[in-house]
Amino acid sequence: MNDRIYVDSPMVAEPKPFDFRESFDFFGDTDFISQAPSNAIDVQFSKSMVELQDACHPLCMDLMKLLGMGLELDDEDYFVRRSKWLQDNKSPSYKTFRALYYPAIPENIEIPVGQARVKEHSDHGFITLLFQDDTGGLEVRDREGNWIAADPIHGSIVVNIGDLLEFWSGGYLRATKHRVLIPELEIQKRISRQSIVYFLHPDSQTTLSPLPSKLIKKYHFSSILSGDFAEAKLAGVKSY
Ligand SMILES: O=C(O)CCC(=O)C(=O)O
Ligand SMILES: [Fe+2]
Repeated sequence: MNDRIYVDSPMVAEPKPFDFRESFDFFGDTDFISQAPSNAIDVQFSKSMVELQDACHPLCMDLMKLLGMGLELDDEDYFVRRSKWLQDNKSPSYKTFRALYYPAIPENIEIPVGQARVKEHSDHGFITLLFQDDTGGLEVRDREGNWIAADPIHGSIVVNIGDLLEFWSGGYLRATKHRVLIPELEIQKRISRQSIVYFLHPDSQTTLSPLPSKLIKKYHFSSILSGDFAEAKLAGVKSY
C-alpha cells in the first residue's frame, strides 16, 4: 500500500463551478521515502511531509484521548487502541496526509459566480487536522447553518470532525461542513493559498460498533469495518 497521488484540478474550461486546486496525497506506508536517495526535490519534499506527518502523532493521540474522555468512555484510550498506525506505520488505515496548493487565479480568468476554492463538504474520516497559511477563506458551518470564518490564527490548527466519527457516535458528534471561498478582496483573489490536511481514520480492521457511551442514546446501525466504511465513502455511497 505505497501510494502518493497527485491530483490536478482543471483551471479553466469547466462549465460549472469547479474546485480550483492541486493536491498531493501521502497514503499508506511511507517508509519507502526515508529509504529513497535524497537528491531529488520531490524526495526532499516527501521526506519533509513524512516528518511533519509523524510529528503530528503525539497530538493525534492526545485528541483521541480527549474525544474518549469527552464521550465519557470508561476506557479513555478506546480510540487510541483502535489506531495502531499511531505506533506502527504499516498497520493498514485510510489515514491520508495531503499537501494542497490553490494557484493564484490569473488576471485574464473571470471568476465565475459561486466559485469556491473547495466546495462545501465534510471529510470522510474520523477527525482532520488542518494547517492553513495566512491567506484565509476557510469557513465552517455551525449547527444553525451559519457560515463562520475560520480565520488563520498563527500557530494554531483547525480540527474538524469527519463522517466516520459522526457515524460511529450515532450522530452525537456532527461532521463539520466546511468550504474554502475566494476572499472578496481583489488583491487576495490573485494570490495562491497553501494548506496541509491530515485525515485520520482508525485501523481498517477496526469494527465500528456502537460506542459504550452513556451520552449516546440511540444508534441506527450494528457494525461495519472502518476500511469498508472508507471504501464506501470513496465510492460515493451516501447512506452512511
Ligand atoms: O484547504 C483547506 O483549508 C481545506 C481543504 C479541505 O477541506 C479538504 O481537502 O478536505
Ligand atoms: Fe475538507
